[in-house]
Amino acid sequence: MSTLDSNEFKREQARVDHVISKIETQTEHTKNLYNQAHSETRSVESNYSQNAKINTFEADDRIETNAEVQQQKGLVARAVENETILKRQVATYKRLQASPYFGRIDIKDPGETQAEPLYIGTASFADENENFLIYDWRAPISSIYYNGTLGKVTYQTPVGDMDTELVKKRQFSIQSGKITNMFDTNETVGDEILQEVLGQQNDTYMANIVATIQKEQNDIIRDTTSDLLVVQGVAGSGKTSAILQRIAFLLYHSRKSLNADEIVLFSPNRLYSRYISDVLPSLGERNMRQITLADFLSQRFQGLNVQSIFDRYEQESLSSPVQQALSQLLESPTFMTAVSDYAQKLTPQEIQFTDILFKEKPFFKAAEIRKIYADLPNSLSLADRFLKTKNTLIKRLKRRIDQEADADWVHETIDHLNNEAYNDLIGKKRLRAFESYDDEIHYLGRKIAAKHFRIVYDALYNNYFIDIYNQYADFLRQVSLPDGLTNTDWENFQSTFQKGIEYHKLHLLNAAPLLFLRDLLTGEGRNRQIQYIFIDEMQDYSLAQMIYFKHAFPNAKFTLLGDSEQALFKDVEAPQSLLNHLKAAFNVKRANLITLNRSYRSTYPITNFAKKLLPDGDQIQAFNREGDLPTVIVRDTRQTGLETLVSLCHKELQTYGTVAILTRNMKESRQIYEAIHRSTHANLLSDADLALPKGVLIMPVYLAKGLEFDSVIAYDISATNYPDQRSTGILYTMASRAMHQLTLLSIGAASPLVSSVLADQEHLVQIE
Ligand SMILES: Nc1ncnc2c1ncn2[C@@H]1O[C@H](COP(=O)(O)OP(=O)(O)OP(=O)(O)O)[C@@H](O)[C@H]1O
Repeated sequence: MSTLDSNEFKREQARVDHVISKIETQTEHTKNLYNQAHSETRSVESNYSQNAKINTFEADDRIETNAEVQQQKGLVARAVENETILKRQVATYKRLQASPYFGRIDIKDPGETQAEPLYIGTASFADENENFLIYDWRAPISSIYYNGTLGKVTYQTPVGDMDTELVKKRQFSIQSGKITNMFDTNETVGDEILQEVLGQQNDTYMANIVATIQKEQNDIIRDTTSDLLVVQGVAGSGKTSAILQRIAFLLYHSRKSLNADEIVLFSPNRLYSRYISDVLPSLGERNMRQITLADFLSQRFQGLNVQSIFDRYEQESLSSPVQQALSQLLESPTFMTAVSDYAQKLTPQEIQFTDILFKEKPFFKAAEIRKIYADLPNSLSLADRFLKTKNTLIKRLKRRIDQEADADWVHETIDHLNNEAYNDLIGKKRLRAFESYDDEIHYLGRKIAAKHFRIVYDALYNNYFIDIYNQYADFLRQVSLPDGLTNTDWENFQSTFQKGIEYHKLHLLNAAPLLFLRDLLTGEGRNRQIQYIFIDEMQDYSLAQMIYFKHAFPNAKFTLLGDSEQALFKDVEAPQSLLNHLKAAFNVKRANLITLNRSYRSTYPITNFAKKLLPDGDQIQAFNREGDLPTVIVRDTRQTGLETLVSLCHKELQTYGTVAILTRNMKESRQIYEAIHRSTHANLLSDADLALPKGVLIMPVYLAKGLEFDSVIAYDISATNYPDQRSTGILYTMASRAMHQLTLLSIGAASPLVSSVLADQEHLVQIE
């Protein structure tokens, strides 16, 4: 890396000034276009609403009006689209004006004598003669900036691989139009600028990393071929960053065929969803859809309270051998296969059809439903057979509605309708559209009868004619047990399931197999529109859940990212074996595994300490950024511990914007909050929170997943809280949330996991 002379600096600054002035001119021009487009949209819209109003009273005019309305609608949509594009362009220019680019590559194509400089920024920008003054970081040629060291390089384009020679690579920091830092480098992206970026304080929400993407991260971002991309990356290695830049990349590359709504990211919690929500807009892209597992499951189990990962963690963070054996069984792919085998073999007699009730009496009896099902050919798939049964039931209901339409009570109801209610019931469209009065009365009668039986229709629509919980209970009864589970354990588990259902509760372990069984029987629950699924913190999901996702999103490509060392419940799994398991579970051909071992978030001393907590932490490479050693403080009583905590908060706040106190569970967080919030203005965060304030934040460790803070205080890392190696993942997660400062506070003797680091490697921490 070389520092550049002042002439070179001036030349580059002059170019920055030139580009910015071009952007300014272009911004003005685009703003004018935008204003024009805006008034055009307004006028088309007002035209549309007038046109839509006219002529709908006379039946003959309806068809013509309809065509006209469609045409107007099209005009409005196009005008709005045009306006949106211009608005987005203005926003892009605004971004570029402050910092037009961050990189420059000089390339010499074969046969050329002179190298050509190309500048790379967050979006492309061309002058009036179509000269590209800035290339988008996602353009094919830009990959050289991230991948290549100087010399011969190859890059991929839509028309095949291209060769060129990279003769110079330069990095810039540009703020408010001024170059603040500038380096030539031979490396992928040099450490100097990265040091600067990482040394800054956390500004609450995550920022994009496009200026400093590292080579392995770039491989994740630009992978367009894998059906299953698995990333095992140590804490702070940029997994979450890679997801977001990857989404921006995919959106750019498939502009025509991929839309942000067709991408779903499973987030570990809602705070995280907010934490990352600025990254894509900062790159000029719309955010993908985000959902937490808890929200996904509660949408699919309306009316049931499904245990969340957090509830589960609170309830069984130190789980018993039986609980572990149960998890192993229910979370395994074999369990899901067992569900599928069970469903395929079900005879009509075995399916748990149930009466559909109307006014507490059977409207359709289970036996009638079963007969419909049994009379359908065996050769039909489960789902088709179910659908045909449902359609037959709906047909029978309609017949019943038809009969009921002429019942005396219905006629009486019609007689009592006032004019307004009468007209409302017929609806504007059909007013005066009937051939005879009898037809009109029959039509009204059907509407009244349909309303009367609505509850039956809803029950059919929602598939309530199968008791899916009984069906699942039946499945559980015939499961063959692995070693480690006795019949009594299993019976207890089954009766807990049954009792849970009575109280509208469902254990998380049952969620995936139960949904799978329901979908297999009903053929519902699949979303074929989604093209990409991303799962962050995948170590907190079971293989059974992953298999369900694959089933629920059959056309999606999957990107799974995680760190098995940060698992809340599971043992660490070697990356290759994880990939093999996932590949088998997903049943895909093109699977790719990328491992990230370099950790960027924390200072060198913090990462060094955190990795020593792990039995196999040696693979983790700490990024070389200076900082204080982590501090371990032991206090004898809770009272003195809390006093220390308060003074620590005050001290840390003098230097840092955010200080997070991480605890083992919510109860502990609440207790601390009660004790210190008056003197520290601390905020207690829960899963319901959607924003991250600055200052002192108190939260249980599982809510801090995926997040980072300037200074972290791990509260009460005592042997009582973290007695043995089952807590390794949790302590490691806590320590690795810290960017600049880490303090571990213990009430009474520290956890043996921490003490053993101190015993061997005292130089890694400061003891107070
Ligand atoms: N190439 C990079 N350039 C600049 N900053 C980076 C880069 N890679 C990662 N970082 C920074 O490192 C920190 C950690 O990144 P990120 O949260 O994406 O890691 P992670 O692997 O998801 O972490 P964890 O598993 O611990 O939650 C973030 O502040 C991110 O901005």
